[in-house]
Amino acid sequence: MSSEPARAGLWTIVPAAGRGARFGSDLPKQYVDVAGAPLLAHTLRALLSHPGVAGAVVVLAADDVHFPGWQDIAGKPVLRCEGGDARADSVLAGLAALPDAVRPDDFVLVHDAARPNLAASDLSALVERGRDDPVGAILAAPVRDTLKRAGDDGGIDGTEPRERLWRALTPQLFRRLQLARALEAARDAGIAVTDEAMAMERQGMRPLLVEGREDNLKITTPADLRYFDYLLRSRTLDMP
Ligand SMILES: Nc1ccn([C@@H]2O[C@H](COP(=O)(O)OP(=O)(O)OP(=O)(O)O)[C@@H](O)[C@H]2O)c(=O)n1
Ligand SMILES: C[C@](O)(CO)[C@H](O)COP(=O)(O)O
Repeated sequence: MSSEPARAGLWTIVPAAGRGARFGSDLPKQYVDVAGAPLLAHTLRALLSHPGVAGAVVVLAADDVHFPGWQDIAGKPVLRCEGGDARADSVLAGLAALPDAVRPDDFVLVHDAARPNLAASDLSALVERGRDDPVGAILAAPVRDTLKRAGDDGGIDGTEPRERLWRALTPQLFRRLQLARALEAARDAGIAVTDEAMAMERQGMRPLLVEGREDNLKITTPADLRYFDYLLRSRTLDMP
């Protein structure tokens, strides 16, 4: 009889400790109502309704008074912890708050609270392909627009080559201890990483890019929220 605890399944960390400065509302954007539920509820439901996901750790601001106190969503446990000043600090706190049954070499997902429109098919593709990768994987979308570099006067300084450029999305899938060590190394070096993959890249690792849907948008501004609301209503109307 093994004394080892049962495997924990795939847990996800949801950084939700941001201030939403670019959104510009008094209420943190993760709590703004969309179609009758806070944005964070849509994100957690998209994650936890997936059969491959076991639970979530939601990372909250120390002064968050809005979290509704959910303890489970879609029948899966929802834990919470306190985040930090930067997204990477919040992710590190989330990693530390995972259940002990999540082993150091177990894969975990990190997914922005601000990305509510995650498709189950994208999540499945990320996990299926990422789990076979020695490092891990991220959802991403190839750049399809021409990219311009702006001058201080608002004019165009030049056009950037877009070949092989991708926009990083989330979730991002990495092993618990490897990711924690990479984030700690970046922090200790004073490097502000904007996603988990950047911390892994700094360690010389090359996470796999898994193409994801363009509508896995990050709610940054009110216009993004209006787009998400449209997508929800279109889904209800069964529009493509
Ligand atoms: N210290 C921080 C900063 C951000 N986040 C989370 O990281 C995700 C992506 O960050 P972003 O979209 O930039 O959210 P905010 O930082 O809130 O937005 P802003 O930069 O406009 O203030 C969000 O779910 C946000 O809540 C976090 O958990 N902890
Ligand atoms: C993690 C991320 O969503 C990948 O594109 C992005 O880097 C988050 O950036 P933000 O400025 O913290 O929103």
